Amino acid sequence: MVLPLRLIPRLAAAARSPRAPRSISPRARSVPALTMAAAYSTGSGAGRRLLFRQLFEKESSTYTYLLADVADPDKPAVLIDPVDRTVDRDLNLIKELGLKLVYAMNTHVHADHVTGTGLIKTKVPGVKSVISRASGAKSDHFVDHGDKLQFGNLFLEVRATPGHTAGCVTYITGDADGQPSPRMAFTGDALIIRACGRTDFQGGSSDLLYQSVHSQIFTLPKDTLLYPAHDYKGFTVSTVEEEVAYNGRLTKDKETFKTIMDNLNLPYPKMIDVAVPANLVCGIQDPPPKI
Ligand SMILES: N[C@@H](CCC(=O)N[C@@H](CSS)C(=O)NCC(=O)O)C(=O)O
Ligand SMILES: [Fe+2]
Repeated sequence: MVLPLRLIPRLAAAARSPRAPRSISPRARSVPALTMAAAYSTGSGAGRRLLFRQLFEKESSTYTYLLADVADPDKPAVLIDPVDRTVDRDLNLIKELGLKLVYAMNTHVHADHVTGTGLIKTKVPGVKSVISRASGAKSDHFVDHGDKLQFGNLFLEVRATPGHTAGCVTYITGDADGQPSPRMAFTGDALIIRACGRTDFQGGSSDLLYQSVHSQIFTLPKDTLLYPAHDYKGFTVSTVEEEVAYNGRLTKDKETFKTIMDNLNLPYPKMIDVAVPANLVCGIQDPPPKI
């Protein structure tokens, strides 16, 4: 049932308010109402620049992250770790929010699913695929430790966090003006909430993973939000403080950690033989034509 406006006092008052139109810029007035409402992130002050969405692909338990600078007129956006199966969902969301996707990024060469970056490039001209140079994969843009990838006034700083694979990186949010914004780290499979990525293939090394997490992630401010590429237990987000205290593997001393990692006895990911070769070229580049 649709209520007439006069029966919803607050909405009716807002609609009558002479100040309402003046608070919307001419550019914003041309944007559909849904885009305006959905484009704002949580947070206040400088945090309002950052739009953030955590998306999930259930077959591989993968998280994809959408970030955008919604204070920039173009609303430039990036996707971290998109999955081929959910590309249409992600691109539709980007369209609904009025964002301009500029980078489709990977934290590493995934072994359990095909990245969405190749498909995205076929569907949205101009988008650049991104992965670390150390990954050995083909890509439009390569990142190295210390690089900053800018979108609008926001950026993602690259930290090399090898160990799960030789080319794993963690992306950390920042604001180009140094304005405080929510600090987030996208850890890929280097750190999974209360656990970590396995180290038994793709150049994995438990010694290196331990060093990476302790030097590059556990040294971040303790309220840094940690967002992994996978979760198998129902977690969505953690913090440095939480993982330093409670991570079941990485809180141990290095020798104990290495023993834990040597005895995980996990079966290989079901899709490894398809996923790794596909992801070494950043995913499907030539999708079969629709019949
Ligand atoms: N069963 C899944 C694969 C599960 C798996 O191996 N996950 C990886 C991350 S994807 S490379 C991992 O590092 N897991 C660590 C752990 O402790 O679970 C499948 O067949 O796809
Ligand atoms: Fe992985």
